[in-house]
Formats: sequence, structure tokens, C-alpha cells
Amino acid sequence: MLIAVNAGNSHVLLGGYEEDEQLFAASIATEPKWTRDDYACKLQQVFGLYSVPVGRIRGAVVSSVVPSMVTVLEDALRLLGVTDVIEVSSGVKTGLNIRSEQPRQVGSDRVASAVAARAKGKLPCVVVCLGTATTFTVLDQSGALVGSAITAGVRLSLSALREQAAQLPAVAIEARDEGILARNTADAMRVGAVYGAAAMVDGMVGRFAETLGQTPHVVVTGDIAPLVTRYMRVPFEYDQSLVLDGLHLIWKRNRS
Ligand SMILES: Nc1ncnc2c1ncn2[C@@H]1O[C@H](COP(=O)(O)OP(=O)(O)OP(=O)(O)O)[C@@H](O)[C@H]1O
Ligand SMILES: CC(C)(CO)[C@@H](O)C(=O)NCCC(=O)O
Repeated sequence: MLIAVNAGNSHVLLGGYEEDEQLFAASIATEPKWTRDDYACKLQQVFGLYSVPVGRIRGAVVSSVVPSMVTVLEDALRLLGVTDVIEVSSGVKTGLNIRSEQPRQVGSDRVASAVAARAKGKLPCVVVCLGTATTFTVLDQSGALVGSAITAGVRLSLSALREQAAQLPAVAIEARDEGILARNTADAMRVGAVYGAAAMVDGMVGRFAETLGQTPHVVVTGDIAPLVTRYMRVPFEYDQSLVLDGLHLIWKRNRS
């Protein structure tokens, strides 16, 4: 089994793959203070939870957008006996043409998602990730990564409002089935956050379409996606496993 690991700013996602099939996916918290031993214990629990004997794991591919997490996770995997570990960094073959002034700056999670989106073959394409940050990654007709947009994620913008505006409360993000006309502050913040994110995606996709000269395929991922997509107007595909699938493809490209 191959283990794909994506350390984001909020969660570490783990996926187990065998014969191109995802056998399990798990999400644990990103805790930058945790040591190799903390993560080794947590990973051992996750493998136990999904009935994966560690001896069955023949390798791992690790992507992290939190630099301090890379070594900790790799060392934790090695401690458990997983010795063949690839890190998604500049030396790794992804097959992706990144047309950026600084290709190395592009987050490895965005690279992995772009690799998976390109493999779907529906191009041009915009990958929308609704996580800690909201990101847009644009692939042209040839599958090259030609543009990006990064903004504050839905949860992050709500917590920034609470921290910076004295009269705004902490609110949990939830769906607003009562519609867009909020009549109290907490609901107004929810409408702003959730409908606002949906409208931003619609608007950004429209603008990317103008520049690409073609309507792109839209793939949405990230843990907030199910909440935001219900209010979106552009056609889209939801793929929860995009990052992990991309990591699996990167592993195959580098190890087969
Ligand atoms: N249980 C799961 N199984 C498979 N994929 C998952 C699971 N939970 C979350 N994901 C996917 O993992 C990716 C990252 O999740 P999430 O948005 O929670 O991370 P994050 O830490 O907030 O991300 P980032 O810091 O990169 O913005 C998303 O593509 C999401 O859809
Ligand atoms: C934008 C985030 C935080 C999204 O997880 C991550 O991909 C990242 O830290 N990227 C580095 C900058 C870039 O992707 O251009």
C-alpha cells in the first residue's frame, strides 16, 4: 500500500492506495508543536483504525505547506518502518508545466491537485480549493498551470472579523437555508461568508473564462466545499480526494 500524506495548515490528510484504488482516507489535526513520536503514535492509531498492517505499507509520498511538518511526518513514518518516503519538493517529477515566475513557490498541495485535475483530462480547468485559504489554480487547454489566486479561507475570514471588529461575535459556519436576507448579526456574517465565497467562485470562474477564451471545467475541493458549492451557480465537479489522488499520481510517476 502507498500512503499519501498532505499536511495543510489545518489538517493532515492521509490516504491509502492499492492498485489505483483509495482504500481509506483520514484527517487528523495539524499540530506544529507535535514531535515525531506524537505523530508516529497518531499514525499508528490511524492505520489501526483502518485495519492497515504497517508491514503492508511499501512507501509514502508527503506534501506539506507547513515547512516544519515535513521532517516530523517523514521521521514518524520512518519510525513506523516506512522507509521509502518521497517529499513533494523541487526535485520531484510531477509532469506539470508550471508557468510561474517562481515555480517553487507554488504550494505542493496546489501542485498535487493540479496534477490530479489534469489527469481527469477536462481542460482548461480551474481547481478551487476551499480550505484554510481559498485558492484558484488555472490550467490551460494544454494542462499547463498558467495562473493562481489566493485569498483568505471562509473560516479564516470569519475569525478575522471576530478578532478585528469589536461588535462581531464568533459564529460557526453553517448552511443558511433561510436564504440570503439575514436578519441578525450572526446570520449576516454567515451569509457574507458562505454566499460571498460562492459568489466569488462564480465571479472568478467567469473572469478566468474571459481570459482563457473558453469556459473552464471547475473542480472544487477543500473541507468547506460542500457548504459553499450549494450556493454556486457555475457548473462544477466536487472531488474531495483531489490532493490525495494527485499525490498518488506523483508517487507513480517517480517510482514506477
Ligand atoms: N476524509 C477525507 N478524505 C479525503 N479527502 C479529504 C478528507 N477530508 C478532507 N479532504 C480533502 O483534503 C483537502 C484539504 O482539506 P482541508 O481543506 O481540510 O485542509 P486545510 O488544512 O484547511 O488545507 P490548506 O491548509 O491547504 O488550505 C481537501 O481537498 C479536502 O477535500
Ligand atoms: C495557499 C496555501 C496556503 C493553500 O493551502 C498553500 O498552497 C501555500 O502555502 N502555498 C504557497 C504559495 C503558493 O501556492 O503560491
